[in-house]
Amino acid sequence: MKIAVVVFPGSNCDVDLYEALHSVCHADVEYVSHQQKSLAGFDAVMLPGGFSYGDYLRAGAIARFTNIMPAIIKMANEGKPVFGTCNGFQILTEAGLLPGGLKRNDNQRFVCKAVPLEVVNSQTLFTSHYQDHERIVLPIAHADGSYYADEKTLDELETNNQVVFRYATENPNGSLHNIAGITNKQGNVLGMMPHPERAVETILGCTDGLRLFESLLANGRIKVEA
Ligand SMILES: NC(=O)CC[C@H](N)C(=O)O
Repeated sequence: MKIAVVVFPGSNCDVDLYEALHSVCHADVEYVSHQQKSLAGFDAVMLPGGFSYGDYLRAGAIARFTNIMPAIIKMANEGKPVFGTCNGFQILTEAGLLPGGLKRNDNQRFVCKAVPLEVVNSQTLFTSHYQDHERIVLPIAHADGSYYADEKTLDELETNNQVVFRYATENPNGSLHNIAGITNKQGNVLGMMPHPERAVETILGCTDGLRLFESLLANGRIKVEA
């Protein structure tokens, strides 16, 4: 059983994501080019951070038209785990796999720091190794991280427990409801602006991201390499 890390032109956190899964979690993971048209044989797909297509038009707006996207949408519709961090989250909203969108940070600057988060929903396949309302710290690094959606969508997200991570103290980008990460209604697609793959070993300064991958491996029934 395999995890795919999709690489778009301009992705720059694909290696981080791959190594978090391969070297730290010993999962069965492969890179998949955006030019591929199939994810047959894969049990989960990960969209990395970066600057796909240079963030032209809008961050993620061009990547969502690449060859690989129909296969990602198919996996999401089949209920398989689909994860996007930062630019990956932006691509998932542009593809309509997650509601709302990500716009320019309200301070009009690129923010790059570690921020406290609240784990709002520990009942998802990505967060079962955390506790509800647990405080964690993860790095963020983005210019277009301000989550927005209309009031109806925001109400639905809150009512359906689709808000998974919230900025716990300061709001670094102006996201509505302090939203840092959300799932789709079914709970198998997660997008988040923070980078858990940059917090999986003590040498990185924090390991609060490790349990996200451990939760996925435990719940996604993804065979771990011996
Ligand atoms: N670290 C990232 O993935 C950055 C995402 C996007 N390029 C932004 O600046 O918002």
